Amino acid sequence: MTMDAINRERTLVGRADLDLDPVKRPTREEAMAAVRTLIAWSGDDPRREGVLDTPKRVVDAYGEWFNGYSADPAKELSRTFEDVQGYDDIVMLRNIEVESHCEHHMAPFLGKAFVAYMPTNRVVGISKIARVVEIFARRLQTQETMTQQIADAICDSLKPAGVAVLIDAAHQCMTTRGVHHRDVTTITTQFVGVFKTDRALQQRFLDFVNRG
Ligand SMILES: Nc1nc2c(ncn2[C@@H]2O[C@H](COP(=O)(O)OP(=O)(O)OP(=O)(O)O)[C@@H](O)[C@H]2O)c(=O)[nH]1
Ligand SMILES: [Zn+2]
Repeated sequence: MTMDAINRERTLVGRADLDLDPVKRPTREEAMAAVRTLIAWSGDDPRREGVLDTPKRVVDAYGEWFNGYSADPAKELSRTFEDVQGYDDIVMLRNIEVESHCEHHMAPFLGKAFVAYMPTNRVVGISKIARVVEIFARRLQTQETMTQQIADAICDSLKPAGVAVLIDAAHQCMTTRGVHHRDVTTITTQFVGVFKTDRALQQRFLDFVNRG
C-alpha cells in the first residue's frame, strides 16, 4: 500500500495513531441537518424559503470541494511513457490552479502551483500532474502538507531524479476574517533529489516560476 493510500485510509477511518474510533461517514440527510444547524447558528431561520434548498446545495458543493478523498494520485500517475528520444531535462508545469480549503477553518485558499520533475527514462502525461495537484487540493490540509504530498506522490510513482513544487496562495481565513490582511500570499516549496542538491537547477526552477 502506498503512503498516500495509507494516509487516505486514516483520513476516512480516523487517526490510528491517536487511537480514535473509526469515523462513520454520515448520511446525506445527516450532513444536510448539520448545515441547517449552521444556518441557525449564523442567526438565520433554516425554514425561511430563501434558504430551504441551501443544505442540499452546500452538501453538493462539499461533494465537489472534497472529492479528493475518493481519488488516488498514484493511479493518476501509473501510466508512464518511455521517452525513446532520451529527453533528459526539466519538465515543468506553471500556473496550475489551486482551489483548496485549510484544515483549520475550512476556508478556501486559492492560488497557483508550479511543479517540475527531472525524468530518468520515463515521463508521465502532463495533465496527470495537474490532476494530482487537484486531488490533494480537494482535501482538508495545510498548504505545507499539500506541497509535500504532491512532491511525495510524484517521487513514489515516477522515481524521477528530482521534484520541485512551489505553491503561492491566498488564504481566505487571513484575508476575509481574523487579521484581514488582503494582499498576503503564502509561498511553500518542496525540493527533492537534484532540485535539492543542485542549487543552479533549483534556481532555474525559480526563474521559470518568476517568468511572469
Ligand atoms: N501553517 C499554516 N497555517 C495555516 C494554514 N491555513 C491556515 N493557517 C493558520 O492556522 C492558524 C490557526 O490558528 P488558531 O489560533 O488556532 O485559530 P484562530 O484563532 O482562528 O487564528 P486567527 O486566524 O489568527 O484568527 C492561523 O494562524 C491561520 O492563519 C496553512 O495552510 N498553513
Ligand atoms: Zn484557515
